Amino acid sequence: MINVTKKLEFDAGHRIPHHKGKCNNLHGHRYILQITISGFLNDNFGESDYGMLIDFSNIKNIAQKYILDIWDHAFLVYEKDQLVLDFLKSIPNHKTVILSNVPTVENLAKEIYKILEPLYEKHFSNILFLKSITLYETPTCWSEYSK
Ligand SMILES: Nc1nc2c(c(=O)[nH]1)N=C([C@H](O)[C@H](O)COP(=O)(O)OP(=O)(O)OP(=O)(O)O)CN2
Ligand SMILES: [Zn+2]
Repeated sequence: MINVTKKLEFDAGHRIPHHKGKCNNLHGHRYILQITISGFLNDNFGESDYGMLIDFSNIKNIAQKYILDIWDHAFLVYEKDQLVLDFLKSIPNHKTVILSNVPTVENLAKEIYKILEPLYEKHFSNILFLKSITLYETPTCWSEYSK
């Protein structure tokens, strides 16, 4: 088995309601998302991805469509954060992602894993699998989720 990791970045706003410190405020991050895929090398000589686990562009295209296009420059809001939900709804066409858990970096990493795992599984026909999602919220704060 071998792993490859693709790194992508997106910007999003959030807040942690009930947090007793500064994270209770509306603020944003440039999130760094690392997607690690595990499996075996393609040993079919002459194929485009010969010698690769998977072409990095294939990892990116799925994450781009199902995470980045939706989450980038959006506000990530907890479904029970009614004050902020009402505010966001009052802004015409605001890009908002409503989450069933508070948008801590742990919950976001888990949510991304939940979204991407079945997509990679389908696309790569069970030969490869999503090993982990690592999400950096700041250069010194991150969470890694794996099953
Ligand atoms: N376990 C968690 N702790 C914190 C989370 C989180 O998601 N999970 N989130 C926050 C804040 O939202 C913020 O993203 C982090 O702020 P902060 O601790 O200030 O991070 P910095 O890298 O800016 O910290 P330095 O002060 O520069 O070390 C808080 N906690
Ligand atoms: Zn934050």
